[in-house]
Formats: sequence, C-alpha cells, structure tokens
Amino acid sequence: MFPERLDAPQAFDIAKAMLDGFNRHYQLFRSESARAKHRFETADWHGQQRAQRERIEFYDLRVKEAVQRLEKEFKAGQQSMEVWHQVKLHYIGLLVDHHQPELAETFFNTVTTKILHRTYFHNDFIFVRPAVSTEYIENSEPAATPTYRSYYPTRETLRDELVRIVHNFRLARPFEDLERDAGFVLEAIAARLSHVKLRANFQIQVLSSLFFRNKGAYVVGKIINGFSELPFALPILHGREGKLVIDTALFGEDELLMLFSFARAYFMVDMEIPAAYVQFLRSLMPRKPRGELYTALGLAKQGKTLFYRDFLYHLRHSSDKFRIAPGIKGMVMLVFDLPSFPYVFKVIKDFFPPQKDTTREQVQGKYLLVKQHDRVGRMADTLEYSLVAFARERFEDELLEEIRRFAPSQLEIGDRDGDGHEEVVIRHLYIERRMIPLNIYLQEAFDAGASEQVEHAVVEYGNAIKDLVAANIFPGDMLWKNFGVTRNGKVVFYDYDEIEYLTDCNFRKVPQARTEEEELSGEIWYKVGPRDVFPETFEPFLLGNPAVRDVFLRHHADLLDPAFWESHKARILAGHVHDVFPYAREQRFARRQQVANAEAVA
Ligand SMILES: Nc1ncnc2c1ncn2[C@@H]1O[C@H](COP(=O)(O)OP(=O)(O)OP(=O)(O)O)[C@@H](O)[C@H]1O
Repeated sequence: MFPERLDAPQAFDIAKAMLDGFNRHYQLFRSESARAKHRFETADWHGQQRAQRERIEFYDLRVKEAVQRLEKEFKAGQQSMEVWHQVKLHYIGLLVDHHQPELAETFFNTVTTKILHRTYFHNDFIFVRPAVSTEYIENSEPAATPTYRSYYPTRETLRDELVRIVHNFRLARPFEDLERDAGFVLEAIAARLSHVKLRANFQIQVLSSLFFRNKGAYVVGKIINGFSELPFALPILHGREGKLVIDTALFGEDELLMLFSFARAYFMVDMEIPAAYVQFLRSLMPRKPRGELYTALGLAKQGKTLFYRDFLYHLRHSSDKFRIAPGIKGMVMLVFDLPSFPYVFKVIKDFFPPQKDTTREQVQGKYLLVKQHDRVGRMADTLEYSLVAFARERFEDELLEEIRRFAPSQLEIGDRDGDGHEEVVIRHLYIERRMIPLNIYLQEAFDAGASEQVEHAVVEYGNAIKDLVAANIFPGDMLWKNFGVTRNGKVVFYDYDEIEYLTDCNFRKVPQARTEEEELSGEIWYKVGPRDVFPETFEPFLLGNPAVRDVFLRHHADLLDPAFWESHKARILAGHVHDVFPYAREQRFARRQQVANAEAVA
C-alpha cells in the first residue's frame, strides 16, 4: 500500500544517513580517480596500479560503514516495514537533484539487503527498477566542467584544433612534439575524410576528463559530420626522456571495444555525472551493454546491478534452458550456460580430483587476484553473485544432476517464495563472457582444413601467454581448453585456479639424468619444489598435433625455455612495469615512422 503521508520521522533520518554514506563513497571514489592524472604526470606506475587495485575495495568498505551506522544510530534492523517503505520514498525525494542517482540507488540496495530479510527484496523496499531518471542531468554550478566539449574545425584549422583539444587537458608534463603528433592524427583522420563533404554540423566532441589506466591516458571522443559519427580515442604515453607522445589514433566501434574490453583493468576517470559519460560512450559503442561501460569506468557494482537487470529481462523474454557448457568439463569448476545468452555461469565444485591440490577458499582467492590485477586484455573479468535464484523449469535435468553430484553444497531447490513455482538457488557463482574454447576453435579449424585459422589461433595463444608473463602472471595450466577466443579473435585465459605470480615461481631446466635407471624411468626422479616449473615439459602436453607444433615452434619456441621466463621474472623484480597496448603494435605512430624511415634509407 502506498503511504499517503510520510509520517515516520526516523524514516527521513535513515534515508539521509544512507545518502550521506553514498556521498562519502562517491567523493572518495572520485578523488582517487582524479589523482590518476598526477600519477600519470609523475610516472608513478606502481602507484597507479596500486590505486586501481585498492579502489575496487572502496565500495564494500563504505557499505559496511553505512550498515554499522544505521544499526547503531537507528536500530535499523528493528524498524517496521512501514518505516522501511517510507525510507525508500524519502530517499527518492533526496535524489531529485542528485548527480549520481543510479549509483545512489544501487548503494541503497546493497545496504538495505544487508539489513532486511530477502522476502522484502522487492520494489516497495529496494530499487528493483530505477526510480530516478539519469537523462539530461547537468551540473549547473558556475565553474562546472561539462561532460564533453565541442570543437568546430574547418579543414584548414583541423590540425590546430587537434593541438587545442589535447592542450585543454593541461597535462603538467611537456610533449615531445605535439604539433608533429597532431599531424599524424590529422593524416589518420584525412584518410577517412578526404573524399567527404564537410557538413554544417562538422564537429569534434571530446569527453572532458582523460581516461587513465596503467601507463596510458586516453582522449575519448567522436567526429560528427552530417549523419555520420566516427568514434575515436587518442592514447597519450610517456615517450623518450619521459616526454609525452600521442601513440596512435584509434577509430570506430571495434577499436574502441578493444580499448574498453572486459579483459582489461578498469579506467580511472574524474566524473561528476557518470550517467552522462555512459550515455556518450554508448553512442560510440552501441552494442556494448551499459553495465559493462559502468564496469569499465570502475563502477563495478553498478555494472553488476545492470547486468542482473538485463539478465532477468532476458530470462523473461526467452524460453531456452540452462545446460552444461559445451567443451571439456572442468575439474574444479562446474560450468553451465543458457544458449541464447552470451555468458557462462561457473560454480566451484565441492571436491576435486587428487591432481588439483586446492580448496574452495583458494580458488576464490585466485579469482579475486585476477579481479584486482591488471588483466592486460588476456584474462576475462568475472562477476561474483551469491544466492542466485533461477526458475526450475529452465534447467535441463542433466545439468541439475551434475550440480547435485559435484556441488551439492551449492544447490537448493524449493519454493522459497511460496508462489507455487520451484526455484533452483545457487549459493555462489561467477559469471563471465562466453567465448569459444580454444580447443573447440582449433578442432573446427582442423575439420574445415583452415590452416590460416590454426596459425592465427596458435600465434594468438602464445601472445596471450606472453602478455600474461609481462603482467607477472604465470597461468599454471596452459592447456588449450583453458583459453577462449573472443568475438574479435583475441585469445583470452579463463581458468584461474592454478594461477601464480610469475615472481613467486622458479623456472628450471630439467636436470641431466645421473644414471641409466633415472633416464629410463617414466617417473619424475628429480626433486620438485611446490613452485618449480619446467617449461621444457610443456611440449608433450601442448604440441601433440604436428600442424600446431610447427606454428608454435616458429613463433613461440622461447616459451619452452626456462631462460625466457627467468629473464621476465628478473625484469619485474627490478621494478619494471610493462607497457600494455590495447591495439596492434603496427598501429603505433612511432612504429610507422620507423618503417617509413627505414624505407627512405633503403
Ligand atoms: N568463458 C567461457 N566461455 C566458454 N566456455 C567456457 C568459459 N569458461 C569455461 N568454459 C568451459 O568450461 C570448461 C571448464 O572451465 P574452467 O577451465 O574454468 O574449469 P576448471 O575446473 O578450472 O578447469 P581445469 O579442470 O582445467 O582446472 C572449459 O574447458 C570450457 O569448455
């Protein structure tokens, strides 16, 4: 029943305390993100990575504080449901002019669901649906920065305008030669605009804050001409002697999707109105779900909320059934999917075979490590959920049998809500993007006689491992089935239970046998420490197929040599932070210039 009067005084106080909790959270989140600029200017790469990692924890800390305050000051758990109903209505009122209402609603949900019983998790008490619109929010304070700026160049002034665009970010570090770099960008744009008539609305729109991640800062915007819009991003890096350079120009939806991939760390962006950033980004990448854009901006809880709303909506508008995921079954994870939905669901099994010497807690620890680590475009991000309810009739019997057998502690079937419909409740699961498992991809390529596809997959596989190595990750289990192929052909790792920091491992040569018995023994006769790795021994597991072996040895034979691994380990231990380019190296202006110079000399 809708209350005609908001007459419970404690309801307003609770709503206000909740919003104070959120405001404190966003203020801390925002200032940490804003400090990324200074860390970039001062080349504080370790600091940047630490901040990226630590910022992920902010949300849970603030939620904990808010719950404690509500319990202590208002005995929140003992309030009647009439009061809680009014709390939500007051909160909506407080959000009318708020600049992050959608995030504040999500914060309300997280706090409230920690206090109320789950039977009250519906729209009267929490924000199952958003209540306050995020459209057209503007910051009307006089000194406020707009979400994006518009520039109106002509063909003649384009280069100067490009310089001005970059200049306006006021980076406190000189460029090597900004005019020169603007010239490169101009060339790249000219290739797309030279035969096009410039229309009255020709303009460049640029988001007002830079996007920082690892050692890069990115200008993000779009070029508008007539009815066409061309998304672009300009990566700014530290070049020779620490002077800044524009490293390349990325254009179009696909190149931006690589930059904003689910397999990379989250950006640091100073935003007053995140919904406006998401709306702008969505115009650049219309196929990327809004939830993933929030996540890429570091607002992972909002990403999770939106993903779940999209998921429930999809379930209501589909009729297919959850099934065991195609591919080789995991020993640690039980994986299932819904054919019509591009994600997989992973449950940790209750017991593992002897070769998997691990525990549920350790597996969860590895997944958390990946979440906090720089995923360098090579490790899929996961969303973690507890107590997820599905309709029983949407599960294939075979899948339920599998869960009952391998993860009984995670399964509950019953009519929790008493609505006459049976539900399957999974206690804990991870959700991640579905890819084509690399073993299946390769098999399809063999079957079709597509040698180019085989070559591409094997080269990409080695590149993926090398990127992980550079990021201080030893994947542990490198079998083909533990990697997947994304929509744009990138190979990404997804099996985290044996992951280790590279710097914690010892890469050794297989010792020379001392006796004939040792040599002929099928057993491992030498002593092996828990973190000892013998790269030469990868060969028989990975390279049984001659076609694969041939490509692998041509491109990635170094992966079988302990010296390769040890040299990377030494570099990381010496404090080196690797460069990660979310684009092909050939696209770099410096690289193109080197090639051009070499050709000129020849
Ligand atoms: N993101 C994904 N997209 C598509 N299929 C996937 C995905 N993640 C896992 N799978 C499928 O599920 C299987 C098991 O997943 P995963 O490798 O994570 O489990 P595991 O128990 O850790 O494996 P292992 O036994 O190698 O340790 C994979 O081999 C693959 O077939």
